Amino acid sequence: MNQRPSDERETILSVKDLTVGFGEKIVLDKLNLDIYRGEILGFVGASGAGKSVLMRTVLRLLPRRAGSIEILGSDYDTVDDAQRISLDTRLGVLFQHGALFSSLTVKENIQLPMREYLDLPQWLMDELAYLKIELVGLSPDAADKYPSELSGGMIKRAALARALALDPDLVFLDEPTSGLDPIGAAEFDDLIAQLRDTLGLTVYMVTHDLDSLFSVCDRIAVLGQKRVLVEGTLDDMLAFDDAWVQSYFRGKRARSIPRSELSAGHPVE
Ligand SMILES: Nc1ncnc2c1ncn2[C@@H]1O[C@H](COP(=O)(O)OP(=O)(O)OP(=O)(O)O)[C@@H](O)[C@H]1O
Repeated sequence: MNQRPSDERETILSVKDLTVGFGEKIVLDKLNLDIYRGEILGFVGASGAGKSVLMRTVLRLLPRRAGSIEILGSDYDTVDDAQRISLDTRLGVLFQHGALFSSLTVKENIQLPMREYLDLPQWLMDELAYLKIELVGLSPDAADKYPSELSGGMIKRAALARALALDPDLVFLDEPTSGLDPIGAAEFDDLIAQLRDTLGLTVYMVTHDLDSLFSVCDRIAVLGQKRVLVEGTLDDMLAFDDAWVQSYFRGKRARSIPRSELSAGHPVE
């Protein structure tokens, strides 16, 4: 993990004192989180902790009770409709399981955000779709296939191509490697790192995949007790005094941590 000092980093997403609930139940309570340009942030937390709720709230798919959300320095609440639409185009999303439209081909799925937000001739949208298909490592003949004709790994790549359709600054990936075999998952992680390096993409990755956390994430944030409990490097996680964090990062499944990541004071149980 390599981190620049926080004062050198541009904040691309800033969530402040965010509170979200359903009826009597408060899921997120005064949560704070910053994401910096060019980083891959791994976001973890127990099942049901509210990781998806946070992502959906930032994407304005769920209402919030309190708090502010700033994207690229603009507060969603104070911008006008045109600016809000412009901010929406700066964000891309890969939902869990891909969420492609089954009745549309890969190319048509990728072109959906273009149709919604841009006014481009069909030939240009076709060219752009093929570019995105190449970018995510799919062969051009995937363009005219339907989701049912694709493998799990190809669906993830096609969904990533759709998330990149509008050249976003920040992409949200909801458990991108779930359902992939270890080789497919490692290849997908490599692709994410490569896109960050070549496009300067910023990535917010909700994941349960310890390999992804250790191999591609620059920073980790843990959701617990309705807020971000701890954020930082793997060493910060290992040093943090919390039962769930300790069992997650030091438990049996954490044996995949490269030995070099563990200092003498941080043995895996
Ligand atoms: N639309 C909704 N209405 C009511 N409750 C909801 C709604 N969406 C989520 N919740 C509740 O909010 C809590 C957090 O859910 P969320 O899906 O964000 O968890 P998660 O951390 O993403 O879990 P997982 O890792 O299992 O996907 C859960 O208790 C869930 O039941």
